[in-house]
Amino acid sequence: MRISVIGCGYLGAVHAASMASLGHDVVGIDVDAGKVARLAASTAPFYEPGLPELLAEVSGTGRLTFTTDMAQAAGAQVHFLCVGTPQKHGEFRADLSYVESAFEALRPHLAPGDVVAGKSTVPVGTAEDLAARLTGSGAVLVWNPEFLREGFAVQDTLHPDRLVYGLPTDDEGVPTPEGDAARALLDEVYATPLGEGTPLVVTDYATSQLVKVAANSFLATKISFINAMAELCEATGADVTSLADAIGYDARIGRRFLNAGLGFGGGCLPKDIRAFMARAGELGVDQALSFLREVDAINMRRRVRMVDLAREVSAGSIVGKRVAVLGAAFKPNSDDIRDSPALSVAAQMQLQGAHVTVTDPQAVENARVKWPDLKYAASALEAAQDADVVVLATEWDEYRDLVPDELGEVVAHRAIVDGRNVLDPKAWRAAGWTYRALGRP
Ligand SMILES: NC(=O)C1=CN([C@@H]2O[C@H](COP(=O)(O)OP(=O)(O)OC[C@H]3O[C@@H](n4cnc5c(N)ncnc54)[C@H](O)[C@@H]3O)[C@@H](O)[C@H]2O)C=CC1
Ligand SMILES: O=C(O)[C@H]1O[C@H](OP(=O)(O)OP(=O)(O)OC[C@H]2O[C@@H](n3ccc(=O)[nH]c3=O)[C@H](O)[C@@H]2O)[C@H](O)[C@@H](O)[C@@H]1O
Repeated sequence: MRISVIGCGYLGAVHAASMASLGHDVVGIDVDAGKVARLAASTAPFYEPGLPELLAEVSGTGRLTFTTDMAQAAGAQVHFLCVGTPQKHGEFRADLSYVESAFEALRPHLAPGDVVAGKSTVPVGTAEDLAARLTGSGAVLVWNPEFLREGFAVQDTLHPDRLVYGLPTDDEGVPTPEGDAARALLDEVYATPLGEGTPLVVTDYATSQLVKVAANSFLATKISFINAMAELCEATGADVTSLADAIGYDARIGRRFLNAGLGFGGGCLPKDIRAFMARAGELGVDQALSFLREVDAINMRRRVRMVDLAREVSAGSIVGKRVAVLGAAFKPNSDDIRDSPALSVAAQMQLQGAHVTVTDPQAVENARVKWPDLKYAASALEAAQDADVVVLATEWDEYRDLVPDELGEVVAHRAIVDGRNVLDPKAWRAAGWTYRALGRP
């Protein structure tokens, strides 16, 4: 099937390449000419494991092209909207201006029977607004939220946990004939994962949009729950990692997303819970989500606590101290620095008078653009040269595997703060390090 993918960022580029690998004929469209040029040359414009291989696999088949020209969307039967919905500057609400402009640019190129499939994460009500604007065109809007994780984006796109279609429905919630036709097209797009038994939830617009923000809110809540327990552990000398293991064995709770530490960042969880709260306020049900304020607050407190711990292991002050921060990406296996807890902590310490050097296997280039005043190093050993304190902020494998004595040789003082609870305290202490962590003794 011919498909267009509008917006080729972390979501869209992977979606476009994945759909081409499933045998579809795909045009990826983006306003960023640099990104389009790199993708057209089969080069991934960001770090995502598996994406270079996928681009290489489909290059030469002629099934994947990229352009800045929206007119190239004409002729595609399904158009995936994958543009960004960041937090609006100075507000909790989502900035829908990219969705607006992409949708309006696409509209003149739609033909009767075309499906516009929204994938961006949007406030509930957005799909209804967009659908109304298609009235009379013969094109149909569906909402098809995306649940991929960065770092596993290819795998999650090709083998999703579930697919969700939000279709136009009548007053009784039954899909309209146009909705049924759109569903048939989506079934064709996703024939391979559906054939592998991927669960499919077919629902209405409102539910499909809510599913996405509900999922991210649940994940954020799970992380903040364990980080709240970490605060209790710090006050009592308990160990949050053992606590997480013990409660995680209960299948009703589950161990995943119970890793306490510096908390969640990235281009999705933080802005999605805030936009959800803002939307609930607009709908007059803000109380229903008031707990998300606390989820956000717990999360942000971890960053402050991390700076406090760095101060504690630096004889009570970081002023003039050399700090090595290991990690800049918001999580390992990504170069994404959007709302990165690591960089937020690095910047705070710099602001408070420390000399901070940051390193990351993939994200230094992005970090340097956003935070030009921080110093950067190519490796952990280089960053830690003469350091008074080492701060592990993003749990890349190469930081988990650091050898205490090797790192100990280059630092000025053997003091480390483990912001992700991934190091073995015994091994580090045995090598003469002062070891502190978030939530364990
Ligand atoms: N990154 C992720 O892991 C996931 C993201 N999402 C959602 O997907 C959406 C996109 O997120 P990302 O890919 O991370 O953002 P991104 O910022 O990496 O990519 C957005 C892309 O849209 C392009 N764009 C902006 N306006 C455009 C227009 N008028 N026409 C064509 N292209 C345009 C930008 O140049 C950019 O390349 C957001 O709503 C996000 O919440 C959902 C699931 C996973
Ligand atoms: O809507 C989105 O864009 C995506 O947001 C998240 O994916 P992602 O942001 O890529 O990363 P996660 O793996 O969810 O991690 C988010 C943050 O939580 C932190 N985290 C995660 C797990 C954990 O146990 N503890 C913890 O602090 C990570 O370090 C990271 O900063 C969701 O997991 C995806 O399902 C969703 O599609």
